Amino acid sequence: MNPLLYIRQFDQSLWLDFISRPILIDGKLQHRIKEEALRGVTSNPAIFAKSIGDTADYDSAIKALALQGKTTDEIYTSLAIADVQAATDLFRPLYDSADNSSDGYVSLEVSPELVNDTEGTIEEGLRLWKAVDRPNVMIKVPATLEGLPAIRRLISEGVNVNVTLIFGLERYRLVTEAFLAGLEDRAAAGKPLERIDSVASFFLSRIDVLIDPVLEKIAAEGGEKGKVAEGLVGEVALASAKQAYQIYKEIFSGPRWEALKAKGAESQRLLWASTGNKNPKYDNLKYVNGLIGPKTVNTVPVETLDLFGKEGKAAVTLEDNLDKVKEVLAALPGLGIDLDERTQFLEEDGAKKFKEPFAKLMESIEKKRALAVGEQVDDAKFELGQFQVPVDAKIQELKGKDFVPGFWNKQADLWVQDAAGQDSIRSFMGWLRVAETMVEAVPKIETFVNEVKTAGFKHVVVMGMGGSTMAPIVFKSSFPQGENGLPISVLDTTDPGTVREIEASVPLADTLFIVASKSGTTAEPLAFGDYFYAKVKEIKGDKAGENFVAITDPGSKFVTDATNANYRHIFLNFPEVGGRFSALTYFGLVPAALYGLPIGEILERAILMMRACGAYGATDKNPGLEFGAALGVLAQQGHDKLTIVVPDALHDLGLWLEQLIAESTGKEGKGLLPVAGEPLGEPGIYGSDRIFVYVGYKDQADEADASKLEALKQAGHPVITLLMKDAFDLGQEFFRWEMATAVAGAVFGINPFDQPNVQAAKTATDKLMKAVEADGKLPETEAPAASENGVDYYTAAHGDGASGVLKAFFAQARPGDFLCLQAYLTETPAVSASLLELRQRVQQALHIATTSGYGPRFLHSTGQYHKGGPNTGLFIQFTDDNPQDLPLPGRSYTFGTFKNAQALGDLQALHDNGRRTLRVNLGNDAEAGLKTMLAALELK
Ligand SMILES: O=P(O)(O)OC[C@H]1O[C@](O)(CO)[C@@H](O)[C@@H]1O
Ligand SMILES: O=C[C@H](O)[C@H](O)COP(=O)(O)O
Repeated sequence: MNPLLYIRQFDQSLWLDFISRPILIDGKLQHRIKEEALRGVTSNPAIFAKSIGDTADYDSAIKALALQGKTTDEIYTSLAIADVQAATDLFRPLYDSADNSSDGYVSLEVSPELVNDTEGTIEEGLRLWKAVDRPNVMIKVPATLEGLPAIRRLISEGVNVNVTLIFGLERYRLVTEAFLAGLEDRAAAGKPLERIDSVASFFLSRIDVLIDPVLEKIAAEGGEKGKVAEGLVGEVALASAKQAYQIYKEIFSGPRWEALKAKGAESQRLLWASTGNKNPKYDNLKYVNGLIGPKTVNTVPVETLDLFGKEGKAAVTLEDNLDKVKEVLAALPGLGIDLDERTQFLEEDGAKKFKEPFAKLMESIEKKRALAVGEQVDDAKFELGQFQVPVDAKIQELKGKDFVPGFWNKQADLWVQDAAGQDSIRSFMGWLRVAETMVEAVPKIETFVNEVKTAGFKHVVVMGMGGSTMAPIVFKSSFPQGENGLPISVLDTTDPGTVREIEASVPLADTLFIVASKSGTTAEPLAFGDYFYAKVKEIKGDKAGENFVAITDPGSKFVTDATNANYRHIFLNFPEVGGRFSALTYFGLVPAALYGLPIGEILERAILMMRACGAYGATDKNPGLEFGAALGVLAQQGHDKLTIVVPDALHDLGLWLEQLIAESTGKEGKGLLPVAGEPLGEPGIYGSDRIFVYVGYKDQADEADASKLEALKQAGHPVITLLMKDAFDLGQEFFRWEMATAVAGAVFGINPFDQPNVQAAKTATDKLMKAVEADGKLPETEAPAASENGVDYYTAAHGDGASGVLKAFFAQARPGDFLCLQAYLTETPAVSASLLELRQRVQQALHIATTSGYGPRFLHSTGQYHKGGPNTGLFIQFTDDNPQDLPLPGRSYTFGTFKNAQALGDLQALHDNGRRTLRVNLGNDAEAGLKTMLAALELK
């Protein structure tokens, strides 16, 4: 039997004398707990110096904390606490189990600077205990004379204490006395004694390292003393420990102890520390094999633990040769060795051995901190021409009314004046600081990713609508898949052709499906979840849940359903963060981490932007405020078509921006219309209603766009340029745009965090679906205005044949209007090319802005603007006959019928809002149908 497991027969617990973020994340610690019977972890300042100071593993967390204005001390404490919390959580099942044997603990030491400071130690001990906030943490306190009263006090307060730096037997007695007195104080105060655990860490190897050379010197001098000394080399540490065990047995018996035990107290076990051998002449397992006995702990370094697993001798040895123990200890004074004096030296030296690396660690954190706070965000370039003056005036006006501090204080009257609106605004401002919360969640997410990969998953499908999937789409297309990442697909359409495509392209049994829905009630993700759950169930039966993960708000019915379906994991997001503001929450970051991206770096950039935007105190320039004021003022001056220009490498960023801008600002007849995916042209094709915003990379020249933008600027169009260093700056840009959108909302005097007109389409769809459930099909629509070559045109505009109807429809266009294409079709390159051709022809002929979106995706994105923004849109809805339809499990309708109902429901909502619409049903072949329509289109 593996000695690591066998040693439990003798009631000895092995703990690991090491902690670091990688072993918490990569599953190694978990493996040791599960497979190697590891029962606890100890840390000390030197261990943290090694894991934090000597590696880059914590760099992005250090940076994020530094940017938040944390001091070096606070940064260290925060990192150490996070690791200890993560480790205690891994040990929690053991701690909670019936046979825990007082194990399952992780130790965190007070600052080595407090080694001779009783009050400071008590204060820090209580602070750390509260901050870690886990019952299975032990606070490590040195056994100095000043430490003893602190130990007594902490025990009396119910804090678990690991007493460290014990070298001598007399001191050990005092340690047990402090422990017992602490328990007695607690009992006298009428407080419970159960589960107050403590260990006394007796240091081994350091004793031999100090005494052996002295003995060897005496031995070398020869004579009688020399002979005695020779026999003691390498024996003193083990003898001291064995004698300590005898003292333990004596103290934890008899009436004093029995009285405490009767009240539920557990003894303070001896823990063998410093058990990594430091003398090459000795067996590396000397301080493990030789000290095995009941009710003891041995905390061992990684290498020693692994070696014991291979070659350890698990047998009770702790009380072997007790006569020899007495002899060894008795012989020392005769050789002029005063063990108490020597151990006092070890205590002082021990303090030094922790202080020095700790000071180095603090120095290294300080360097990284200083570097981080010196960093600046990428500047935006504003070329606004005549609009610069009113924009500057607006910035001054906002500053004058303390907009920035009010913004960070969630002061809702900056946006609207009615009480209900203000309540709603306050309840959706969690996004302001969510990146800070997520920095703390990074290790948890990375641990999850590791678990998923260890379980053998090969692919990830993220399923959800709008804000629940936009950020994953952007991450996937802006970054290459990370070295340790998994390929990702995103499903955000009910289009049966697309569902089929995804199903055919992934290895179902080895695919992790993420059902992402903030509300947990959105019809599409629930349908996707049910569909793929049924598919995986066909293969894995009752184990299907292993392949499913939910990201949702707490408390929804979906949480209950996912729990009942045995989902592998449920990430609970934040109710106070709205969907389109959730890129930097679990919705964006879990898929990003699975894709292999270092999410800590993305967050670090976001926090840099938060800092620049005044999150941690006033700043000279405020990028979010300036950008938002510009967008708001320009829109009010008639430049409300926010035209987003990106290089190929950022081609999906527009999707995220569309939702953020349109859903936030498009209401009460106001708003900014995001125009994405419209290739830049000569100035002549544009009306005078544009703002051009270029988002690209600093060191990647984009000559074609740059020269066109220059021409547009010369022609008097406002141009704003945002250049990023690399794709990690998306974190920075997400926050910049979020704040700017909120600021623009304040300029308009609207609530940027609600989506009042989205519901109308959903309600109309629900009604249609009820009709489908009752009648087996959608209600008949009115007769088409024209039908030609298999394509049907439905609109209120009248004309002869397809060409006449199209002409009449477009004749309604006025300056400042926009064309909106809504394609409830399978997204293919040919369909996209035809939609683009249509946009370009309209733009050339009518000089109006054009947008295009696939349905039902855009319903959860720009759909709000379509119904709630200004009535300036000409909407063309494309549907087809769903040639590749698919049934939906547990429902009486198909994906195709669902999609058509969504299209009709939205059309209904557009009509209810007096919008100009044309529905084009393309028949059985969307690509051919689009070509037919384009052929019929005459614009002049
Ligand atoms: O995450 P959920 O609740 O499924 O919602 C998805 C999307 O639907 C909307 O509520 C609009 O319908 C968006 O705001 C949101 O991002
Ligand atoms: O709690 C554990 C101690 O801090 C550790 O064992 C010290 O070991 P060292 O003597 O090898 O530094």
